[in-house]
Amino acid sequence: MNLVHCNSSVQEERRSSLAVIMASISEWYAGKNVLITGATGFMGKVLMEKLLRSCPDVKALYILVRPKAGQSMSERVQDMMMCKLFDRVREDNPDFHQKIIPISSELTQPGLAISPEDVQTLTSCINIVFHCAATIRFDEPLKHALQLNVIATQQLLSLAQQMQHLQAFIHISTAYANCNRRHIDEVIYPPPVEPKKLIDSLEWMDDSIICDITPRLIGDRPNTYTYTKALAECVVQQESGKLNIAIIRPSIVGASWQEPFPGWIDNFNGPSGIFIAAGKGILRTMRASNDAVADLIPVDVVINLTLAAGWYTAVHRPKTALVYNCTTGGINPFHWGEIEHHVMSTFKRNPLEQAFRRPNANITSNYLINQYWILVSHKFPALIYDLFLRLSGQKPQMMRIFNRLHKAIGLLAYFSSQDWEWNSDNMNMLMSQLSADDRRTFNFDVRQLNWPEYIENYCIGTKKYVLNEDMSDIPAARQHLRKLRNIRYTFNTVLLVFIWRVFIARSQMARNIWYFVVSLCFKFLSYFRASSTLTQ
Ligand SMILES: CCCCC/C=C\C/C=C\CCCCCCCC(=O)SCCNC(=O)CCNC(=O)[C@H](O)C(C)(C)COP(=O)(O)OP(=O)(O)OC[C@H]1O[C@@H](n2cnc3c(N)ncnc32)[C@H](O)[C@@H]1OP(=O)(O)O
Ligand SMILES: NC(=O)C1=CN([C@@H]2O[C@H](COP(=O)(O)OP(=O)(O)OC[C@H]3O[C@@H](n4cnc5c(N)ncnc54)[C@H](OP(=O)(O)O)[C@@H]3O)[C@@H](O)[C@H]2O)C=CC1
Repeated sequence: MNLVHCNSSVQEERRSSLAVIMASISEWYAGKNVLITGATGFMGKVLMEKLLRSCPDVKALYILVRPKAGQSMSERVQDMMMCKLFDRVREDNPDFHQKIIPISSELTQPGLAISPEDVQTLTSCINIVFHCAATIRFDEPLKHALQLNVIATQQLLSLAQQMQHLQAFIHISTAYANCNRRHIDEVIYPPPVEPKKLIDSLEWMDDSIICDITPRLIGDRPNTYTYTKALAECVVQQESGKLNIAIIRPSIVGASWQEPFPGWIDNFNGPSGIFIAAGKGILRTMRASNDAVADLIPVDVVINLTLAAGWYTAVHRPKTALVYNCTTGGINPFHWGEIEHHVMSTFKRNPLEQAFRRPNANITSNYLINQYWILVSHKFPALIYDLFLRLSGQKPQMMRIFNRLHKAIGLLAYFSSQDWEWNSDNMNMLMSQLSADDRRTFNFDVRQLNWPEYIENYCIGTKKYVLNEDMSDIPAARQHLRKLRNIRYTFNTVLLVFIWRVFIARSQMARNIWYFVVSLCFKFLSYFRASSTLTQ
């Protein structure tokens, strides 16, 4: 009798684990408590939105939030939920905010500054963690980047170790964590330095000493961001213990492709600021290689893959942490030269308001040519415009804007001037594990991505959601571009006449050329006049 009971309970257990494996992704998230760091950021918001919309039975989203810029934690969360990004979720479930539980946390503080009561709540209920928070600034001082990207990850892992019902821990890294390599596999590479040693050393060091040794430490990586993200991956590996871990490595995360609507973007990071600067006619030249692969990846693709990886990690519990390179270059490549073409074409058809000049940006890999155009197309017009502002009693501002732009493009050029090759076997493997329905709901098949259409929606997204410009103002923006074109023609003509006058006054040869050209023009004019009189 006992044996029969035992057999049937084993069968029951097998059946339920089979049911878990067979469950769709949204069924798996049903009833789950999810912890998200970086929920107020670009990717965190899209992650929350997708979970609430496509996994409507998820139990609760616990989000770690800090007060910021004079706003309390609750005010920030209230504001975030009003955001247009959540319109579709709001339509489906007007009470969706009840599922969002903000937890006060400052990730750079000991214990992540989470209260003991909140620690108790989190350790007793969380089923899955998505760690998105990071500083993504390229100019972040090393100590702060280390504090947030590495030490906070370490502390979060230690909190995760105490969670009694945790089934998966998903860490968001970057495809550029190992950008000092040309070919990047889905493995965690040995760190540039033992993270614990660096943490201990930097603890007692003066900020100025750290600043001095930073270039030596980061070595062949371009900034503290990629350096600390590489260290964070190593920490995840070292401190994972028995947790089921996965690491997602997106490349350059851009506007949404399809969900919740095409073109969603809310920041100036990566290429978005560059697109805007080009659309406003401010950016005319940038160092980038026309033929280098632009490894952009839409944010909804990254989030769909992240949620699918969360499900797979929890259900299949791979023996070692799986790394997912989430990139497009190896599957559906597109190049910076093509991006330039489509960005320019979109902004000419759909101009941004109050452009400084007509959009006309070119990328070049040649240092000297770029410097020449910076002088002629950036600095010279900025100087003239600032002079005009000064003369009209206003504060000059254009040179300051250009200095900031030059700092930004200087930091970004590393990524747009060379190629990398990422292996994406795990992304393909994960796709093959999804049911046909899940593949549709959590689509991360970038083979279907139509680049020209995506770039057009991306640019329009920057106009609508970053700059908050209205599409109905496009006729006025076009009129403004026509005005700018006329100003340019007039300016060029005046400049030409001025230059010739200066030369003519000083050089006999210039005078001769000038009289020759003018007499040629007269001859042509009289020829046309004569021929038109004859035909009458
Ligand atoms: C038309 C031709 C186009 C062809 C395209 C060619 C090339 C594409 C170029 C680049 C692509 C490469 C991208 C590589 C990404 C690598 C992938 C990653 O892993 S992700 C992380 C990406 N991180 C970033 O992108 C962060 C980069 N930004 C920074 O590090 C800093 O913002 C900074 C550039 C150093 C500037 O710092 P600063 O202190 O001076 O300014 P703030 O950040 O405080 O911002 C002040 C103000 O300016 C706005 N802002 C920020 N960046 C830009 C920008 N690039 N252009 C315009 N405006 C920008 C910012 O929002 C602030 O506004 P406000 O004061 O209103 O809040
Ligand atoms: N954007 C991109 O192109 C790419 C991003 N990634 C990775 O994706 C992840 C998300 O990036 P993304 O959403 O773009 O970044 P964002 O800068 O938009 O968001 C960062 C998030 O981290 C939070 N955060 C930062 N500092 C603290 C702190 N001290 N305490 C608490 N929270 C903090 C921010 O909160 P707050 O709002 O309070 O500042 C915000 O929610 C990162 O790990 C990044 O490395 C990888 C590849 C490309």
